[in-house]
Amino acid sequence: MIEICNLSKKYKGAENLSVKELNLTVNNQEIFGLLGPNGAGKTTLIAMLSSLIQPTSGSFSINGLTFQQHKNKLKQTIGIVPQEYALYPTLTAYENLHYFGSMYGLHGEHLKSLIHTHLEHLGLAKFANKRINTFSGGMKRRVNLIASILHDPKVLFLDEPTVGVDVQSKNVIIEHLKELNNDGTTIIYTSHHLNEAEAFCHRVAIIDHGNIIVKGEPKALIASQEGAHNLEDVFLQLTGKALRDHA
Ligand SMILES: Nc1ncnc2c1ncn2[C@@H]1O[C@H](COP(=O)(O)OP(=O)(O)OP(=O)(O)O)[C@@H](O)[C@H]1O
Repeated sequence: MIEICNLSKKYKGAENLSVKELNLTVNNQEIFGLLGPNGAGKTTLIAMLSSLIQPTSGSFSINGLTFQQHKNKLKQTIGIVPQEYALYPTLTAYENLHYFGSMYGLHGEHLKSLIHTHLEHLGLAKFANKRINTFSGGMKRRVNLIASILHDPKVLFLDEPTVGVDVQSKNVIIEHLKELNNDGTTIIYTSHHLNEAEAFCHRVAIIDHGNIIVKGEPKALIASQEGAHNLEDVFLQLTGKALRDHA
């Protein structure tokens, strides 16, 4: 279970809080979607929960573990799929995955067999020995995903895992995430694909200006908004139609 209590983040030099006293509980084995316009605070929230950046105030725990008290155990418990590709372009898919696996203490035949099993599941077996810089966006996203799940995390954070990929890759990624979830993994993901989130998530939260404006099961949220036929209608009704450009 993830328990978030009054979590806030103000970046150095920034005028406003990017995440504002946010409270949320995510249950074990839930697929939870964080949705919101550009700049809403989704990445900042995920980055704090993944211990990539420090909160300004507030606290959170993951399966009872806190960064302050159980740093190493927490690292083994979570997997992180960042928005940017965290891969070495001149290394092969296998070499990249071997590197990331060893960072989690995996080695030898066990690691080798894990890498091959995951590559097979994500349709990449025949590209194991090709360099990442020859891969399409969809292939890189799938390798990015494998790199974060080799150590079998109990909780997986994904920041827009299907951005910029074709429908086929998106389908393989979502199906693989559902399998992981069936096997017990809790999933927290951000996305701008509202149709995808509606079908994929058990619950979602719509975030705007650093805080949750509504949360619940997609069907319940749609039913609760007059005239809404899908999650996109709910999203636009609650966050408005104005553009969120910022520089
Ligand atoms: N390193 C940083 N320094 C200062 N401000 C930042 C930094 N990273 C993000 N911000 C600001 O924090 C706010 C939230 O940004 P964040 O990237 O978390 O939003 P987001 O919901 O993930 O947006 P997107 O959908 O565009 O990825 C924005 O106003 C952004 O400009």
